[in-house]
Amino acid sequence: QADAQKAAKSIKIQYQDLPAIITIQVPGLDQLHIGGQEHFYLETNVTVAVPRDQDEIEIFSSTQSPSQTQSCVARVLGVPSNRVHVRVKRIGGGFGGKEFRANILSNVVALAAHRRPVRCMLDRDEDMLMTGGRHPFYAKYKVGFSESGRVLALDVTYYSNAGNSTDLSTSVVSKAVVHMENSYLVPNIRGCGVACRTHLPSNTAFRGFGMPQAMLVCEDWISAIALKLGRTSEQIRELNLYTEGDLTPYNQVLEGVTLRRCWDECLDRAKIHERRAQIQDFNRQNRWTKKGLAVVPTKCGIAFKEVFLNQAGALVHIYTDGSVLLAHGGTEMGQGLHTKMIQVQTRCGRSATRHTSCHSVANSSATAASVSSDLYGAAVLNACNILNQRLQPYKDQDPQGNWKSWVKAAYFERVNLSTNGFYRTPGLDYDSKTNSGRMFHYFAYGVCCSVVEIDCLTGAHKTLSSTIVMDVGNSLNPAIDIGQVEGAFMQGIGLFTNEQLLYSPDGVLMTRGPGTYKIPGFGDIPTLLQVSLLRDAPNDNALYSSKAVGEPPLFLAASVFFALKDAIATARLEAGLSGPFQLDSPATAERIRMACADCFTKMCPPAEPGTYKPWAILV
Ligand SMILES: Nc1nc2c(c(=O)[nH]1)N[C@H]1C(S)=C(S)[C@@H](COP(=O)(O)O)O[C@H]1N2
Ligand SMILES: Cc1nc(=O)[nH]c2[nH]cnc12
Ligand code: MOS
Repeated sequence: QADAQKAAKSIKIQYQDLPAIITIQVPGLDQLHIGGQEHFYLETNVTVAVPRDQDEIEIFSSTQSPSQTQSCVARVLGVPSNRVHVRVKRIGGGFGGKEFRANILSNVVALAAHRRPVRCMLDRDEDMLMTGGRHPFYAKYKVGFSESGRVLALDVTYYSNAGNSTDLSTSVVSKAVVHMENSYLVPNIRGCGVACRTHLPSNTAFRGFGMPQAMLVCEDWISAIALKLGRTSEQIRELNLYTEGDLTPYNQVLEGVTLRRCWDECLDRAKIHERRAQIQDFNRQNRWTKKGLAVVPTKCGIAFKEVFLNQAGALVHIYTDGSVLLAHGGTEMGQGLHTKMIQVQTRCGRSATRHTSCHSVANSSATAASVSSDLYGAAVLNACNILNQRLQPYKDQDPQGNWKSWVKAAYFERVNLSTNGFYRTPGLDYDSKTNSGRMFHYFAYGVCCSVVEIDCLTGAHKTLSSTIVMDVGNSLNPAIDIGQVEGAFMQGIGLFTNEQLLYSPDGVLMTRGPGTYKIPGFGDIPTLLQVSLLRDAPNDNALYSSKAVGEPPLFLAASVFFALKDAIATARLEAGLSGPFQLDSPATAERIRMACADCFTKMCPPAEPGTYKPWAILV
């Protein structure tokens, strides 16, 4: 890409500055702004394109959607899709950032590779400038509740900053709206989602796909109710938790609700009553250092909202030496999909998996929505069952034989030893006209209790402990799943407490690398991080009773955000301030410091908007 960078520098562009729309923010009551997030995958977007004979082209791309890369390149080159061979060995992290945005690189590299192979990998700053990230959200809400703390009515409008193209923005904001109530029963509810087109680079999917933003707003009004009623926020949460058989706002009956089990087990493991007493004691003895605690649940609907995406293919060959080749349409991005697929295959034979290619499986959906193990696992199982049925007669004829002898016997009888497997998630029949039917295949649940300590004078904070109980059904691979919970949780800590994208008033991103954009470091890991997977919680809706684990745990980091709010609320009491207050996400040191209103913050009140030109703006 050195040539491309040299070429780009030599181009002189005449710009005419036109009015630009950058922000989605309008000040108002009961509102919350949630900043965007850079994927910061270790591997930036990269593509190698190799022209082959008969106007064919081979593309090696760091994409989560090989089929979409194939159809985009086909359109760009003006050839049918069957001329474009896209291959994905493994991705150095995707997190949703390579679901739709990888194409802005693979399209141009394919075009440049007209005569000879071309490779291009974006530098970190180029990737951060061009490929978008998590949607910034701005929300306005009204909530009604009884003296006892029961939520009675809720009205939320979510505005997302979509950037300059649709990309996945309408899908993100619609998945956000259907998570506006998180884990709580709200009898009267209205939600609206607006994807706002702006002149920023297009924002896109990012682990959680709008659900974390939506649920943070939910937990914000829950904590406001607690402050209003002078109760702990966990009392309000417990009072309103969904239970078995409840109806969601889209009239899906909740079955197999393990929320209460996760909640009780988390409170027990976190020894919350002792912790609460210790914190009260500590806070009484310290004016300028405060501790806070919060317990936050999450409920995530599992399925692509676009029904047609809930399909998956696999391809299995058995060779005459007995070795097996397994290909499926999912991409490995570090989440352990290939490992889990080999486990499925091994439960019915031996295997080796190949890298993903659109020549092995056609029309694959993006590896996204945390459903890939469910979908591709079922497709692999389907293929295995077909082949095992074909081999069964040879096993019966020669029970003393072995895998290789049965394969040979079948081969010499001209039995087809290849097959593809397929799976489509059943029963997704939600109809928005009647607001009835099943929108999600099942739900993933989890609860986390976090304890933090803040320095009221600097705004610095430390997460002392986080106790997570996650329902992953019967885990296919506990090591992978615990790793996913830990990784998602830390990415959530980044989102809610330290990753802040700063834009100039003209919409130019100023934070373009790890020097200015602070992703979680070792010091951000809770001093005590306990992750446990809920036992005896089989999920009869998915492969071997497992559950999706990729995205759902990310939101549990909101327990850190609300533990910070709890500590700040205590600090504000020292200054005679009680009741709800606004704390935008990420809870940076500046925001924590200024929220701890005291005699010092009074000395530097915020300047009147319009009386100065800010050096950075909220987008
Ligand atoms: N190590 C790692 N884990 C990850 C990701 C990743 O890029 N790297 N992507 C996350 C996202 S955004 C999703 S949707 C799921 C996708 O994989 P799955 O569908 O197999 O869970 O993995 C999650 N965990
Ligand atoms: C396209 C899409 N639809 C969803 O419902 N969830 C998702 N996560 C990542 N991509 C998607
Ligand atoms: O669904 Mo993940 O790729 S945002």
